Amino acid sequence: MTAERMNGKELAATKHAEMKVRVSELAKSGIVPGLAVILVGDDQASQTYVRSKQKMCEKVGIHSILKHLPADTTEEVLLSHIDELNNDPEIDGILVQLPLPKQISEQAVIEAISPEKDVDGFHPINIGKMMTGEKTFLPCTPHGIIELLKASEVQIAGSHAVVVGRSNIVGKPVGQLLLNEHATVTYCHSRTVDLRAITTQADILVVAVGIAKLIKKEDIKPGAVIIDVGMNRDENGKLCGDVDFDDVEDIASHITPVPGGVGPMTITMLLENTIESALNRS
Ligand SMILES: Nc1nc(=O)c2c([nH]1)NC[C@@H]1CN(c3ccc(C(=O)N[C@@H](CCC(=O)O)C(=O)O)cc3)C=[N+]21
Repeated sequence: MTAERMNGKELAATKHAEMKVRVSELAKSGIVPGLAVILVGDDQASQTYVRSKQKMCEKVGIHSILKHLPADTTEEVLLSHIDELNNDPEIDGILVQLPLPKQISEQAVIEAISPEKDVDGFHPINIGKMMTGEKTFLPCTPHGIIELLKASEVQIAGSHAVVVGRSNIVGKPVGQLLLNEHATVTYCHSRTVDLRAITTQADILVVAVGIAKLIKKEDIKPGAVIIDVGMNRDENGKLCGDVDFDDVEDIASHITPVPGGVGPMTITMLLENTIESALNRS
């Protein structure tokens, strides 16, 4: 058996075509969705991500602006930029690229973004709404994972979903969204005593820890659905996930590749949130 690849790039392209239509409908009422991205400093990887977000915006017809601030920007200055964007009627979404330089508190920045423009879904108000199942901006990577599972017709309700990793941006919220879809959810993390004993029970295994090829065939149950959120470089400098793809491919039922799996879906959900926000303009 060879696992079916869950093609995030392809699903993203399908969704981009749909969004393009929605954006042109909005244009008839004089609305162009606007996304502002703030990048602080010169981290190479961050610049690459930001560039691909802007390219996707352009494809779909979303107006995007980039504020590129120097690495020594103070928290006060960053907060004043956010305040200005909160009050800009042409801006529907604000994304501050993480991580931020250490002189700036990420929590303070996230809480300064108006919840109505928080297209990352990181604001405590939006996290609270997600937990109670109210309609709100969902965090992009977790939401993209749910969309990929649904498009692949994976049964979530009643399944045992195991999440490895407990970050605020992926691990914790993806567990919550899987719970909202009626999975039984187990979280594993760096203090988990016997990781393999738990991952081998997973019908759906989500791995988001940032350790290249951590998960091997002995760590999964035959027929499991594997979601790999990792973005690492292997010993040859090649992009690879947290799952050893070649090792598990023959025993999993479905698996997301890296690249071309979860990453493109993350950007897609960001664009969807921005369009949704523009629809809420009054
Ligand atoms: N406020 C904020 N929001 C974010 O959503 C956010 C962030 N900060 N900081 C960094 C992470 C990372 N992230 C990625 C998005 C898409 C790909 C992606 O499209 N990856 C491609 C490959 C990219 C390549 O080839 O290097 C793929 O998986 O196929 C990757 C990583 C969003 N993040």
